[in-house]
Amino acid sequence: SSRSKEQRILDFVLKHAVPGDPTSVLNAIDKYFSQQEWAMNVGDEKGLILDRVLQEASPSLVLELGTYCGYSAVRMARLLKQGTQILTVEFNRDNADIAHQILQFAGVKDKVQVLEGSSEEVIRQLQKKHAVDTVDFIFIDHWKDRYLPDTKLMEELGLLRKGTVILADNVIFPGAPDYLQYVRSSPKYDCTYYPSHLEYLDAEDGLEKAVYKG
Ligand SMILES: Cc1ncccc1-c1cc(O)c2nc[nH]c(=O)c2c1
Ligand SMILES: [Mg+2]
Repeated sequence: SSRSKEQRILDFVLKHAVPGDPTSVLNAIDKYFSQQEWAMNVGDEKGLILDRVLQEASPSLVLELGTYCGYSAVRMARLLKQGTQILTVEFNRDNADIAHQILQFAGVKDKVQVLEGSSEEVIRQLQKKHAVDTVDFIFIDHWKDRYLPDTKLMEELGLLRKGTVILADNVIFPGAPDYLQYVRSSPKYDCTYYPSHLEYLDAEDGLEKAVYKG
């Protein structure tokens, strides 16, 4: 059977990147999109914003909602100190498998754990099954209709602490208007919008940072 787009991305990384070198993996994935075909990685332009907001937060525990092929997990893991953990949630089993292989190849597997399942299901299990107390940094990049319910669920479960940073991709395109409205009008969050563009395209998109005030 023909290989999926995600498998083609993995093949390209294995061929063009250097094992154990996360930056070469990011460059290979970015090159794949400029040469071959589009896919929904956060990309290099929004990726730079992610880099800066993440370093400013210097978290010990990161939760990512939406792994896809692992591009943003590699991006974050390359910047974080030893001992930092990234838990990344992926609903699609095939994508989770591709991400495992890309993370392994990049040499960041010791910092990243891919959790397969729905974001709601995994969030509910974090405290009991994954010994999580609170999360320091959350990158939301999964399905726009889950941004708000998952954020409310994390509040209710006590997974957010004073200063927890939530950074959300695609708040303009495809857009998560209910989520934006909620965090921007809630007294529990300090929000900042980072304008950018949809990965590898000219369409407007951006990242929203919401800092939980406890
Ligand atoms: C797929 C797509 N088509 C046209 C325009 C944007 C998108 C798009 C872009 C992204 O960065 C996404 N990130 C996470 N989850 C998504 O579903 C998603 C979808
Ligand atoms: Mg995205």
